[in-house]
Formats: sequence, structure tokens, C-alpha cells
Amino acid sequence: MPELVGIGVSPGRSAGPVFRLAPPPALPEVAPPVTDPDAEVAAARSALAGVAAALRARAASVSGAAAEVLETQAMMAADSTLATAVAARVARGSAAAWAITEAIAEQRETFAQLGGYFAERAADLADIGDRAVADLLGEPMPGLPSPGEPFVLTAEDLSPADTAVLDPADVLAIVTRRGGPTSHTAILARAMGLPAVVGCPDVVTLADATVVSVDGTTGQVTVIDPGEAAGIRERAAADRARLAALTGPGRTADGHPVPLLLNVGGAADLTDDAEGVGLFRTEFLFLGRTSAPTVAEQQAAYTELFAALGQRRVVVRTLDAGADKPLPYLGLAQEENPALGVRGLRVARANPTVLTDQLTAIAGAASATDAQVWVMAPMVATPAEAAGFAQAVRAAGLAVAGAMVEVPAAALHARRLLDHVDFVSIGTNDLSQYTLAADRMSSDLADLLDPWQPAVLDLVATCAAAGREAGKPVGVCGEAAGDPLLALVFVGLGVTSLSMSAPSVPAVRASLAGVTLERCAELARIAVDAPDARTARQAVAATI
Ligand SMILES: C=C(OP(=O)(O)O)C(=O)O
Ligand SMILES: [Mg+2]
Repeated sequence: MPELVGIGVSPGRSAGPVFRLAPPPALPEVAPPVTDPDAEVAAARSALAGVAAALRARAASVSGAAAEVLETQAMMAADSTLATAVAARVARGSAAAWAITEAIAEQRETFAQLGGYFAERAADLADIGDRAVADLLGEPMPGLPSPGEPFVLTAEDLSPADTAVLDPADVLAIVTRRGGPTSHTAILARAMGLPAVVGCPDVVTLADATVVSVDGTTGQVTVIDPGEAAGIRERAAADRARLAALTGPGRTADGHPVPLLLNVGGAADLTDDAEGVGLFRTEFLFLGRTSAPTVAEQQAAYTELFAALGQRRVVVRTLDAGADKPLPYLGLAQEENPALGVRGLRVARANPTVLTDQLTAIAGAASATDAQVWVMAPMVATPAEAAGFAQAVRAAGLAVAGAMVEVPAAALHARRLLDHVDFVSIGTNDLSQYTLAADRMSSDLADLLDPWQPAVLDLVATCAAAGREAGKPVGVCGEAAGDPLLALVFVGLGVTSLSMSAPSVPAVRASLAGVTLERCAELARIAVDAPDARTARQAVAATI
């Protein structure tokens, strides 16, 4: 059976007929002359305002990451720079729909050149243009197909607006031609628990109604006999039910506890049975606005999450701005190579009050609630940075300070970091990017970005050994912690907790429950000794 390969970004299996996302509207070949420029500008403005309002309404009907993403897109649609660019195009003789198309194309070009986070936002801009043009031409809104049966959604790429309104009852899985492991499609599919494969170039060759199976772990999309689909879905549902039936704290078959924590952006991402939060990404509060949130605003947001956790642990990551999360109001200079620039804890060098205000707000929320509040800094590179951060945390009246290990230097000197901080948490997304020198946004370099790379595993082992020696916790909070096989390797290397998005927890819990700690150590040796990532994964999978 023909097999297509992409990047598996949201685990799980499903099968069914593929249907493509409705294409964007096509402009008629001949543009009409502009007789009333004011009317054209008014029509364009009204179309863009309509798009912004519709996006805001959708944002209000969803929560968590989906709402944040849609609100940011609504702000882009309502942006005055876009409106001004459209008016300029009308003044040069373009009718409303053409003026919007041209202005958006120009802005997309600029975004693509800026790279990173901005390049990923180019798809959001295109979607805004398509929706406004469809409105102006009186054509149907581009968007989800409705074939009348559950389907595998295929697309060039998905906009946040499309992904946010997906109904998991209709959509079995998602396969896109473009996109990388950190694209919106990936993040939102994981949050919804839908299997997803991105960066799958050949998906465009599949005609509507072709029946495929999708494996969101391995990235395989296989054309199958239509009669096989129901069986695959049933087996996947039985697997899910078996996993969901297993509850309780994470532990190996011989009872070694491994807390399974959640990666969250806010209280909406919590689940009742979570053992705690291992990564609270606070930057959602800072994104998509024109000035930093006040201490009171931050304290209210942190209190909401901490209170929802009762006495459970929450590891708060201080602001991780810069690179893929730019905040214009911080006044950071434009950089040639922002991933290697002023990001994470480094932002506090020129903006110390951003950090001290945040620590004040976290301390206020901690004292108003019963949660065990740990605080960690992103992008720590040196022991001196770890020491400075720990001092600031303690000065704010907070008891537990940690450092994320995302930079190879920090991993190599984890022992020295742990002289100053109470724990470390390994961010495998960035640690893979910096160890292999491969941009985490790139779907072309997905093989290098693989956290199974033995070099990355060696660095994890170095951190775990340092933690054992110091008697301090060493967690993993990158997406790799949610891989049920790699989780065993991490535990075998000596990692003490795993933090992941909520839908990944059941499979990791079940995987841990099936092996002893000694077995995890054997699997770790197999993975570390493998010549490359693919062999490591296959060797561990074959042994289990
Ligand atoms: C958890 C991480 O942080 P983020 O993905 O937010 O950069 C990481 O880098 O692994
Ligand atoms: Mg990171």
C-alpha cells in the first residue's frame, strides 16, 4: 500500500477518508476599474473588520491555547498598518479585494523574511486575506469540508481559525503538507488529542475520499483498503479506553514514582487527575498586547491557576520572550540570529524589572494559595546566571528556584548549576535545537531535531547524574517527555519527573506501569549506545 511520510506531531492512530480544506477564493482574472476609491476603502475596511469580529467571536467560544491564537489573529486583521496599506493600494487603482490581496502579500513577504515566529504567522495573514476576499466577492468562506462522515482532514497548512473550530467528533486526524513540530496545527492538535502529521509533502497527491491510516507518532500516512478503516479505528479506541482506565500517579511496575506533570498555558489546560504542573508557560499573558501586564494582572492570572491546583506542585517558568516569542514593547533590538540572541532569562539583563515584577506577582499568588510553587528560568547558560536567578527568586520570598536546561553548556555544567538552584528541568525542544544546531521551526531538519539523538540523550544523562549526586530533582518538560518510549529512556537515565501536554499522559502512564526501573536503565543504555536517533528508537521499540 502506498505510504507517505511526514512528521508525527500529535500521537495516536486513526483511519478514514481524506478530505481537503476548502480552497481560498480565486480573484477574477480581470480586475474591475475603481470609480469610487472611498467606497472601495470602506468596503475593504468593513471586510477586514468583519474578519476580526468573526475571529474574536470564535476566540470567545473556545479556551486555552486556541483562544490565545485566535485573539492574536483577530488583532492582526484589525491592525491599522494593514488598513493603511490597503488604502494605499486602492489609491493606486486596485479594487478592494485586489488591494487586500496585494497588501497581505507584501506583509507576508516581510514576515517570511523575518523568519521564526513571524514566518509561522505568515499563514495566519494569508487566512485573513482569504476570508476578507471571500466576503468581498460573495464567495463561501474558505474552511473545513463537511462530507457528512468522519474524515481525515488534509490541507496545505491549517490556520488557527480552522484548527480552533475543528470538532473532534467529525475529524479523525490531521495531515498537512507544510508546518513543523511547533506549528499551530501541531500545538492545537495535541491539545485536542487528535493524531496529526505535518510536513508531509505528498499529501497533496491524495484525492478526496481516498482512505488512509494516520499514525501521529511515527508520521506514517498509509493508503489502505476502505474495509480496514473501521478495524483500525476500533483498535485505536480500545487502546485509548485501556489507557484511560489506568489512573493514579506515574510509577514503574516495581513502584518507582515518576510524577507525570502537565505543560500548561493557563488554568484551562488543567485536568483533574494531573499530579501537578511541570511547566507553566507564562508568556501567553505577555503576548499580543502593547505593554507588559501589571503585577496585579499577573498575580490574578497566577492565582487562578495556583488555586485550581490545590496543594499540587506548579513549576512556573518566568517569561520566555525573544526569538519565536517577540514582545515589541520590551524594546529588544532586531537580531540577525534571534534564537541565539537575547531570549529567555537574557531579556532580564536590559529589563530587570520585567523579571522582578513577575517574581513579585508569583510570590503574591503563592502566598494567597496552597500550591507548592517552584520557579524556573528559561535559557540559562551558565552557573552565574543560575545563581543570579536563584538569588532574585529568594529575594522575592519564594522558596524553590530552578533552571531550565535548554543550552548544551547548561547540561554539561549541570553539576555547577545545581550548586545554586534546587532543581533543573530539561527543555528538550530547545536542547535538541541547540545541540544539533537545527532550527526547531524547520520541517526540513526534523531528523536532526529528533530528541532521540544520542547526543541529546548523553546531555540528559549528564544532568540526571548531576541531580543524583546533588540529591536534587531533574525533570524533563520538553515535548519529548510525552513520547511513551522515550519517557522510559529518560527515567532509565535518572530523570525524576516528566511534564507533557495532557493528552500525552495516559500513554506515558501505561508505558511506565509496564516496566521496572531496572528495565528502564537497560533501555536507556540501548538508546545511548545507538549510532543514530532512528536506530535508537527502533532498538528500544524492538526490546520492549
Ligand atoms: C519546554 C521548552 O520550552 P519551549 O518549548 O516553550 O521553548 C523546551 O524548549 O523544551
Ligand atoms: Mg524552550
